[in-house]
Amino acid sequence: MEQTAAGDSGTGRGEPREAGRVDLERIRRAIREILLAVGEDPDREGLQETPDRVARMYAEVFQGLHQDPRVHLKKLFTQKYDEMVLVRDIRLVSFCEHHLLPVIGRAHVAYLPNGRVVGLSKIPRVIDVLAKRPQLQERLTEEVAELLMKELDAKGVAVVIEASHSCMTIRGVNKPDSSFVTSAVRGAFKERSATRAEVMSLIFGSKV
Ligand SMILES: Nc1nc2c(ncn2[C@@H]2O[C@H](COP(=O)(O)OP(=O)(O)OP(=O)(O)O)[C@@H](O)[C@H]2O)c(=O)[nH]1
Ligand SMILES: [Zn+2]
Repeated sequence: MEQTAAGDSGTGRGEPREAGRVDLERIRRAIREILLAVGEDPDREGLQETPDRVARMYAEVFQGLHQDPRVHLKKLFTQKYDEMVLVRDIRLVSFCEHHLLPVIGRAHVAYLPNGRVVGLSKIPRVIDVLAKRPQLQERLTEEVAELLMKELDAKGVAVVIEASHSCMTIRGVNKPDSSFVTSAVRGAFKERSATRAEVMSLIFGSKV
């Protein structure tokens, strides 16, 4: 019997996904193959449940593939507030699409409202959906900026992500202290250098 797991059904990267679900049985088979390929015995006691655990883990960490982040931005509150809104230090966990290893860091998101504001928790929710997919940090940063700009009809959006990539810290080049910073600015943050400088100084404080 084919077992699947999924979060909310949704549009993934803006398009309907054919399967819409994670195929747990297929992952179990693949993990068993990997264990054999690396020279392990998948039938020894400690590994017997590993394919199933890993399948459930992938269903969890890639659940964003089957969720539509826009659902979190449907409810906006009318508010005459046209100053910057900044949500700083949003914990972020994603997976690099090259090695499928964790990317752990923080996101900072600012926007300039256009007569309507969004509930504060919705910004981290949107980031979670987009982060729980195999990602490139640059693409994740731009996806968050584009989505907020459009769905909030904002006058400007700035997104900064600072993250450590396990594929660089625990293997390969092995640089444990390295971090990677990406930013995407839209609207007034792109057009007005003073506005951009203001948000960057609020995000980085004395670091810039
Ligand atoms: N630009 C960018 N690079 C990333 C990201 N995540 C991982 N990488 C890099 O993707 C690259 C993949 O390089 P490849 O040469 O194809 O793979 P590799 O042989 O495993 O490379 P090494 O990590 O150098 O051992 C590596 O340099 C990673 O550090 C990301 O979000 N953005
Ligand atoms: Zn990687």
